[in-house]
Amino acid sequence: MFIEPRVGNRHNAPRRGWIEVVCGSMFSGKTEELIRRLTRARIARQRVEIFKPAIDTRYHAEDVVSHNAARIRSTPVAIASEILLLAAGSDVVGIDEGQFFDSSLVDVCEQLANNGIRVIVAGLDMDYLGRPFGPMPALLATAEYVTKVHAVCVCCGEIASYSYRIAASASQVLLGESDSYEARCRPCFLEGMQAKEPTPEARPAAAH
Ligand SMILES: Nc1ncnc2c1ncn2[C@@H]1O[C@H](COP(=O)(O)OP(=O)(O)O)[C@@H](O)[C@H]1O
Ligand SMILES: Cc1cn([C@H]2C[C@H](O)[C@@H](COP(=O)(O)O)O2)c(=O)[nH]c1=O
Ligand SMILES: [Zn+2]
Repeated sequence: MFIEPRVGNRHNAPRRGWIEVVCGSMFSGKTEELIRRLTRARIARQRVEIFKPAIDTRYHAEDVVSHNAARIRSTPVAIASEILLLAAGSDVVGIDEGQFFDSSLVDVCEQLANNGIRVIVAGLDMDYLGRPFGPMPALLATAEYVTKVHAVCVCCGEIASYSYRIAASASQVLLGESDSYEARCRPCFLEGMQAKEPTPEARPAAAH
């Protein structure tokens, strides 16, 4: 939680880079934690760059904004490879909503870290069906540091790891907040998913 990089050292050893991932369900505090780490890096006078996918226009076109209105200025990018060009000269790179990038995000983070940059990615580990989301599983495998944060289940108050979709859409990507999603624990998520399944009577009859 308190990982602070050494920007240089007395012996002029090459600067070390690494990858940190902050994952969890919606409302679990991923963005807050990302902002907290980046703010500390700025206090330490490190050069910080922040990126988010351009499709994430939910709260603001440019700022990264948490559900409780903490915010930090970022650069929206259409594809992960843009980050490589824009991050040159940084000590620390923050990336929010990692799940929305394509699989090349993993390579981009590796290259940044190999070049001595501390990379912090926040993103959903699972989609609304509980499936691994986008490049996040591969990032979790390659990161040096992984933090899984939890929300509070809106049904029972236990810790929540699932993002339960209340909006009627079957597309994997559906931007939204509490109008479209609820943080739920495993039993409450399963209960909701079972309630959505059509009953045998409501299922279309098989063609003969
Ligand atoms: N069910 C919930 N559980 C926990 N926090 C919640 C919940 N609903 C709203 N919040 C708010 O969301 C904040 C976390 O927001 P944020 O960092 O944007 O989360 P994430 O990026 O993981 O979606 C919390 O500090 C809290 O104020
Ligand atoms: C579960 C799930 C979420 N989304 C969208 C909804 C929000 O716009 C973001 C997640 O934001 P947060 O910072 O983690 O709250 O992702 C989606 O498109 N598909 C999903 O399955
Ligand atoms: Zn619950």
